[in-house]
Amino acid sequence: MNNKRTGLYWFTNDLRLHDQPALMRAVGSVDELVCVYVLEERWFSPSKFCAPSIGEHRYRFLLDSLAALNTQLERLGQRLLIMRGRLGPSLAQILQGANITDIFCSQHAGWYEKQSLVWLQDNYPQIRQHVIDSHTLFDNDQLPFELSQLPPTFTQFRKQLEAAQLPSLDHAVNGNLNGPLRRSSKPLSPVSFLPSMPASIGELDESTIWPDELMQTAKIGGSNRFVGGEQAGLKQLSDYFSGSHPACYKQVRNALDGWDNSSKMSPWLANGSISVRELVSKLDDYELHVTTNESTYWLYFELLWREFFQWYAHRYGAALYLLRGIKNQAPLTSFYSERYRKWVAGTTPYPIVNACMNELRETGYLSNRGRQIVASCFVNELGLDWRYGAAYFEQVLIDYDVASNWGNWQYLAGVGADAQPKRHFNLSKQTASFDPSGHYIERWRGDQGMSMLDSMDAADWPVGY
Ligand SMILES: Cc1cc2nc3c(=O)[nH]c(=O)nc-3n(C[C@H](O)[C@H](O)[C@H](O)COP(=O)(O)OP(=O)(O)OC[C@H]3O[C@@H](n4cnc5c(N)ncnc54)[C@H](O)[C@@H]3O)c2cc1C
Repeated sequence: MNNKRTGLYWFTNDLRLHDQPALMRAVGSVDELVCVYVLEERWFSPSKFCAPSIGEHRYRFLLDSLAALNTQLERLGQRLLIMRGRLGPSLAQILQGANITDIFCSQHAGWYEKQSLVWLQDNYPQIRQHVIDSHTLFDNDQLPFELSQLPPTFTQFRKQLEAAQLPSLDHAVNGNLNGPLRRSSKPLSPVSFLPSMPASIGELDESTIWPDELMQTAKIGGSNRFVGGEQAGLKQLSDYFSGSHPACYKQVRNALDGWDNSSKMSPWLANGSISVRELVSKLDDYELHVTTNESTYWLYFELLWREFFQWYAHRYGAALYLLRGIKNQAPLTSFYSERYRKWVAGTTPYPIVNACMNELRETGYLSNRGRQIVASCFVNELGLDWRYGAAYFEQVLIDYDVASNWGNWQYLAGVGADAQPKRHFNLSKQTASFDPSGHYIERWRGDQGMSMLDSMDAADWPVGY
């Protein structure tokens, strides 16, 4: 009897070799391995909220990241197979063609990704699935509460985590890690060995692409400062922590502009080129060897917001995308196409909003404060259904992360994890506080908007019918 085990490693938002518990598990379990990434066809056509889910900035960043990952895999005698199509059927091709016995992947917060795994389980019940936490600071079983009992607000979540004596994590792949742990587990060492590819992976249709072919057709590079891939992410991490920036993070993190005013780690964290545990370990080192202050704590605090939204997405599943959110309470908004178009184009009557939207569209990045301002305007001044704004962010953000994006939008729209009815940012006050000299608005041409929100006002409506 042939007892050979052949694994399929499905890469998602874990495009790295360091701190990679899921890949480590595969390495320790199988004789042969196929490494796959699926470029899903649904990403490229408009969703029900009008926007395709991946725009040019993130697509370029993703291709950089895949190319970098493939280079690393090749050093270990492997290759990355990139498939383009529907997720389930694409993976199924490999399952059949290569006689796969085990699937390995990182736990994904997206509802669609979870459903695809269920579909594979139903159709290929003989294939073992290994789904492992790698996108979060903590594993599910390290949380001091059952996921179904996730605290309803961030503050309660943070307090429970900070109060808990976190047990050390035995990944079973790396032996015991030192505990008890103050803030997270230590990141795992990089994977340094990979089982080889099976001699045959069956007939693959034309949706299958090898990274070098993809790179030839894709437009890579450009002027954007964000370059995808693990090495580029590690470099940004090391640059940020090599100076005094973390020590004054709290004072400057709300600035609308300025590369060093926040870590800029979000794009690498979002597609997993960098592990969040690696970031926290760097922060721990900084506190140990350079300084510990309110700012260094605040960086950790923001990472806990990220952590909260990840578990929130796991807890609430499809409710992440519902108009009524998790509160099951419909906001008083609608859809006005003209207002939506003006918001996207940066031509509303609000210069600060226009400037932010222009920066976002042109670079794929916007500061946290900028995101709060434009999202608040979308819901409050424009009265629009928040899901269209979230879907537009999903398309344009270079750091799009399903949990952070939809969770933050729900929060601002008043249908999420917030005791307050909703968050309304006063645009004049925001402008006075964060762009007092008008430089940001000038740089991003915020004053080229319309004076009126709607081209037709109430007086134009026909009466007497
Ligand atoms: C409406 C809206 C949508 C957002 N969509 C996304 C998204 O799709 N992807 C994403 O990574 N972030 C999102 N954020 C959160 C935040 O704006 C970005 O993480 C941050 O601006 C990225 O810049 P940075 O890496 O320099 O952050 P820093 O200020 O350096 O923070 C460090 C890290 O903490 C995490 N973080 C910081 N603030 C938040 C927050 N409010 N929520 C969750 N995580 C946070 C991020 O991982 C970030 O990289 C959104 C915020 C809002 C208001």
